[in-house]
Amino acid sequence: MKKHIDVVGAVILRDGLILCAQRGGTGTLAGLWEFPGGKIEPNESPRAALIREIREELLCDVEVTDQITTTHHEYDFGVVTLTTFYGQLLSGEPALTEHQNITWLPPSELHRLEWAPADIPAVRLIQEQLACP
Ligand SMILES: Nc1nc2c([nH]c(=O)n2[C@H]2C[C@H](O)[C@@H](COP(=O)(O)OP(=O)(O)OP(=O)(O)O)O2)c(=O)[nH]1
Repeated sequence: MKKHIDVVGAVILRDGLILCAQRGGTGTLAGLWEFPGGKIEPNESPRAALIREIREELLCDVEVTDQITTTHHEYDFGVVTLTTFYGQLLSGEPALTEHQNITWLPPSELHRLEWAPADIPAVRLIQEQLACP
């Protein structure tokens, strides 16, 4: 049985743009783009995990709003269950601590980045929900 990994990701919106984060150069899924967040700890709610991870990774406080979707993806290292939420920055400017890059993109351009495979269903859904025709 592959290990199961519960992960949360924040789709942070500001002025109609979405914060996209590029994973660091070594380790799992290096160089791919993701929604900032991380693993849910035991006895932690998904929303609390997201607030904690954004504080740790981006040194910002985030308000977590609506849940977007939960999807599963099987990697060679395990099965990731990724739950995404919309969010807004409350304070601070995102800092690069673990990521190698961040960028803000309009929803219609999200597909131009090379996303972690688990993120692709969420990216499609966000584009449907937010992209202008
Ligand atoms: N934060 C985040 N992780 C994601 C996304 N998509 C996706 O497949 N993942 C994967 C990458 C990692 O295997 C795991 C999240 O763990 P983490 O953010 O704590 O990352 P990490 O680098 O410490 O993980 P690891 O090297 O220990 O595997 O979920 C996403 O959109 N956001």
